[in-house]
Amino acid sequence: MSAQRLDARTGTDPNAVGIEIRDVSHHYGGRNGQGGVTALDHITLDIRPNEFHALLGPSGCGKSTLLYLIGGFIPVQSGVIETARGPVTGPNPERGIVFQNFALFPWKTVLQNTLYGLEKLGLPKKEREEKARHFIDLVHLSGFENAFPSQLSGGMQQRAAIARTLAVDPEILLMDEPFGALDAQTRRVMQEELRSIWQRTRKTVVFVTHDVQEAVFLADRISIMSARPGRIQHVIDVGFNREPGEDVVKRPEFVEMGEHIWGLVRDQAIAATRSAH
Ligand SMILES: Nc1ncnc2c1ncn2[C@@H]1O[C@H](COP(=O)(O)OP(=O)(O)OP(=O)(O)O)[C@@H](O)[C@H]1O
Repeated sequence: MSAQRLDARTGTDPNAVGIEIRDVSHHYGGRNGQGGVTALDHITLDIRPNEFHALLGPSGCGKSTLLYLIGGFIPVQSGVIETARGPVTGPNPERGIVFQNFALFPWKTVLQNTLYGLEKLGLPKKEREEKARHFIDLVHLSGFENAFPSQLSGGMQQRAAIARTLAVDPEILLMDEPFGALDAQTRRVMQEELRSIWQRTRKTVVFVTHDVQEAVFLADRISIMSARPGRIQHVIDVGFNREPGEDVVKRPEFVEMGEHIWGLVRDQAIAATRSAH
């Protein structure tokens, strides 16, 4: 996961893998095909290796369901999700996830939280600590190694959660509205930091959001989902390069892209607010 592992010519992570999603539908509840909720309806999508891909859609359209299916946290009912390791049949260290509510162990310090996954990998103690400290540094939490989550702000807790997930070196990073619980300013700072972490690690990222600006700011490509039952309506290439440190939100292309995408999601957002879920 460290920057040294990036391919010198392409600046990409040669170990990153893509995700093939083929004709995936998902239904919650009901009996004998009757009742319940159809969350996803025939989703087909290719997530490319090394790309930052946003799933954008209104509340309840099935974004989290799709992410949890990719993560292997809920079983695939119909269709196939496949990575280089084969079909997804359950959770695997290949795929790390960051949740909205940080999901840190409250009784463990930042260092202990970051060490948690590494202990399971069976690395020698010295190597585990070095790795954990490397990722704590990467998310700018050096000096807070011995702090407990309750002693940290929301943004810091989410940085710790990102360090913990990155430390086990997943090939795919799944993020479920990770900044949704943060105030607007912290959110903006975290978006900038995440983009910069991604530029240094070049993992394949799937990032769930219902925020158009966030998707345009972070992603290389954006899949726009319809209101429930979720379908992929458009896949948009954001298509502009960002210079490190550049305040991209001021660029005319950024504003135009945001307006274009809002035009595509607006009707779905209205439909979602009118349907009970
Ligand atoms: N465990 C569950 N049991 C029954 N229905 C569920 C379950 N999880 C999700 N749903 C329903 O499936 C639909 C899709 O939910 P999901 O959380 O995937 O959407 P989402 O796009 O991530 O929403 P949000 O942006 O509000 O988090 C919703 O109507 C939701 O109520």
